[in-house]
Parts: sequence; structure tokens; C-alpha cells
Amino acid sequence: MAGVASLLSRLRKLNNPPEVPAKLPNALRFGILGAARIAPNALIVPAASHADVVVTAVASRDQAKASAYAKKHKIPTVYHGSDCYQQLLDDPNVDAVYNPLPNGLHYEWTVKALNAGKHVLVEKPVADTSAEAQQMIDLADKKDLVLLEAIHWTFHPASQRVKEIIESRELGELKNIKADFALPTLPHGLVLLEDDVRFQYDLGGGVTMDMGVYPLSAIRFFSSSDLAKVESAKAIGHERDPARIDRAMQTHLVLQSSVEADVFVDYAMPGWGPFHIIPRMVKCNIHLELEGGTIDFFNFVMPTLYHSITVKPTGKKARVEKVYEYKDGLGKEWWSTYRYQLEAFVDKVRGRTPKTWSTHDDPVKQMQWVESVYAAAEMPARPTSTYFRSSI
Ligand SMILES: NC(=O)C1=CN([C@@H]2O[C@H](COP(=O)(O)OP(=O)(O)OC[C@H]3O[C@@H](n4cnc5c(N)ncnc54)[C@H](OP(=O)(O)O)[C@@H]3O)[C@@H](O)[C@H]2O)C=CC1
Ligand SMILES: O=C1OC[C@@H](O)[C@H](O)[C@H]1O
Repeated sequence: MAGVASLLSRLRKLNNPPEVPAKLPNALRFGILGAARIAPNALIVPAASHADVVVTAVASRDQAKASAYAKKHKIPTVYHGSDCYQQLLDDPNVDAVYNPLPNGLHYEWTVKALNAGKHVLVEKPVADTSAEAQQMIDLADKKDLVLLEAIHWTFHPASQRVKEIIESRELGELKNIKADFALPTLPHGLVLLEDDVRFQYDLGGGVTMDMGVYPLSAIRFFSSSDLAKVESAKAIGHERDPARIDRAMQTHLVLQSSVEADVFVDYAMPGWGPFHIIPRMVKCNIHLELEGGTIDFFNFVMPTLYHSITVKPTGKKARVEKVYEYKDGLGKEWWSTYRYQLEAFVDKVRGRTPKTWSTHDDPVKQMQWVESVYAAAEMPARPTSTYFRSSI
């Protein structure tokens, strides 16, 4: 009962966070490219409880959509029309840009934002190819600007706690990882529309590009190892474009550290759940096998709602941990992964050391892994941006 009450309390505050009484006078001013569905969760709501962040502008191609979005989210400056993204980048009152455009546009608009002198928080995956990802990192370094790929779940203290348990070697060497992120089949259009950006090859769609980056990043994060080879990969094509867009992907990886890993991602697992009347449960779990036992991290993608870290030494009783705040007091029980991510982003921009940060070449590795999985599954690599030049 107490568990349900605290879940409800977290849910309430997560969606309606207590706003800070006043923003700092020179708070970081964010502009958003596109009236994207993810922006309220990933930036707008988290910003309300951060004294050093204001969302100052949004650009959306359609005037009515732009105005409605800005009104709903109380964003003072609105750009619309065919040139609206560039207008937002040219706005001297914007310090940082949030880029939640379709994957295939991440590269172009992040490069343009960096060239306009803005820090960038870009949605995952950072680009459609590893070559693009490398260029983006190089450009951010050259310009001395912050560029962060929004692998938000790694910023949550529960994720860091799992890594800490592995690295404490309490259970010895890491051997195997099983990482699943899969959704049940839901009535058509309930979650993703048929023309969703995720199903469009030219925009960098596909489940491995989208949901796949969660388990793939988890394997890198928990193993601290790079890919040696993709042993096998089997895709199930999406009905819209089955040869190029994967609805599901099952893959077996061998890492340089000799850890082996299985990944399963699916937009629409077939079949029904209990009693054949409700859909199957979402699969969102990291199962780690170590020399001396196992760790299960349930709901690693949205740990704020609910999660469990089950540590089971071989032959002994399991213990369950739940971690919503850092031990030193950073965070609140209801802070979402995005809120923790925003804290780190602002710290970095302000020259402070964030609690945690991605490794420098993570976005490149991410895309190299994705490319290797597609190649092994005999699916085409995602298209290179038409904006790409071999050097910038
Ligand atoms: N971190 C996370 O938890 C999540 C991350 N994401 C990532 O965020 C990104 C966006 O996802 P989501 O918010 O669901 O997508 P949406 O379709 O809701 O938003 C994408 C936005 O891109 C703009 N856009 C520009 N060109 C095109 C085009 N040719 N076709 C369609 N849209 C275009 C549109 O803005 P406008 O028309 O207003 O100009 C649109 O609002 C993806 O990279 C996805 O991987 C998504 C969900 C969760
Ligand atoms: O980032 C994401 O997280 C949840 C998924 O369901 C979604 O498709 C994806 O974009």
C-alpha cells in the first residue's frame, strides 16, 4: 500500500513539479526545434523545477501548431514557417537548443546550432551514421560548446547504483547481459501513428535506431566495453517498409571484454497477456550475469515511475534495492531521468562537474553498434544526411 502511495506521489510531482519560486536572472535560455511530442517530458516540465533554465522559444513549421504549442507550454517566443528553425538558431536570446527533430534531421540542425554558437541537447540517436556523430563531437569540441545525446536513463541514480554494484565486484566478473525493451501490440494508432517518424526510412526510422539505443547503451554503460562482433541479428520488418524498417530486432553481441549480450527490441510484441484479455506487459529489463550471481534492473528506462534492482548472490537470498535520489542529496524522489539529465547539462554549461556524464565517444560508439546490427541483420544502413560534408 505504501508502495502504491509513493508511486502515485512520484507520478503526480513528476508531471506537475513544484515550480521554483523564481528563476535566476541569467538563467540558461533554451529554444526547441519543432513542436515535438517528447519535448514536454524531456525539457519543458523538467525546466519548471530548475532555477537556472527557462524555455524561451519554440520553432514549428506550421503557424497554428506553433502558436498552440507555445500557448500550452507558456513559451514566449514563437517562430514558424519554412525558415523557422534557422530563425530560432539566429535568436541571440537563445543560449541552448533542444533538438527533438526526427533522427534523420539531428545531424543537420545540431551542426547548424553549434555553428550558431549554441549548446545542444540532442535526442537519441545523435545522428543516422557514426561518421556524422563523430563530426558533431569534433565540432562541439572545436567550438567549446556542450553537446549531449539524450541517453537520459543513465543520469538516474538507480542506473548509477547498478553500475556501482557491478564495479564493486561484489559478484565478481560480468559475464552476460540480457537487455530487453519491447512494447505489446496495442490497438492501431494508440501509441504510434502509421506515418510516425519512427517508420520512415528517410528520417532515420527503425526500432533499432529508436528503442534499440536503450539496450545498446545499457550494454556499453554496464560493461564499459566496446563491441567485438555481432554474432547474429534477426529483424522482423515493419509492415510499412519491411525491407528497410525493423519492427523488432533480436541480436547477440560479443564484446571486446568477452562479455556476451542479447538484445531484444520490439514495437509490437504479438499475443495477449494474462487471461487473453489485456495486452502483454512491456519488457524493460536488464539482466546481468556475473561470476557470483545475478542483478536484474527492472524498468531501467523509466525508473522514476517504479524500478527494482534485484541482487542475487549464487546460493544466497536476493536483496532488492530502489534508488530515487543520490546519497549526497542530489535530486528528489520524483525527478525524472530527464530532470537528472537537465541538471547535468546545466552543470556542464556552467563549468561545474556534473554528477555523471557520458563518455566522449559514446554517440559514435552508439551508431557504430547500430550500424553493425543492421549489417548483420542484412538491413540497409540509415541514409547519410543530405547536409553531410566529409569535413566541416
Ligand atoms: N528521450 C526520450 O525518451 C525520447 C526520445 N525521442 C526522440 O525524439 C525525437 C522526436 O520524437 P517524437 O517527439 O516522438 O517525434 P514528433 O513526431 O512528435 O516530433 C518531431 C518533430 O520534428 C519536426 N519535423 C521536422 N521535419 C519533419 C518531418 N519531415 N517529418 C516529421 N516531423 C518533422 C516536427 O516539428 P514541426 O512540425 O513542429 O516543425 C515534429 O514535431 C526522435 O529522435 C526520438 O528518437 C522520442 C521519444 C522519447
Ligand atoms: O525514446 C523512446 O522511448 C520510448 C519509446 O517507446 C519511444 O519510441 C522512443 O522514442
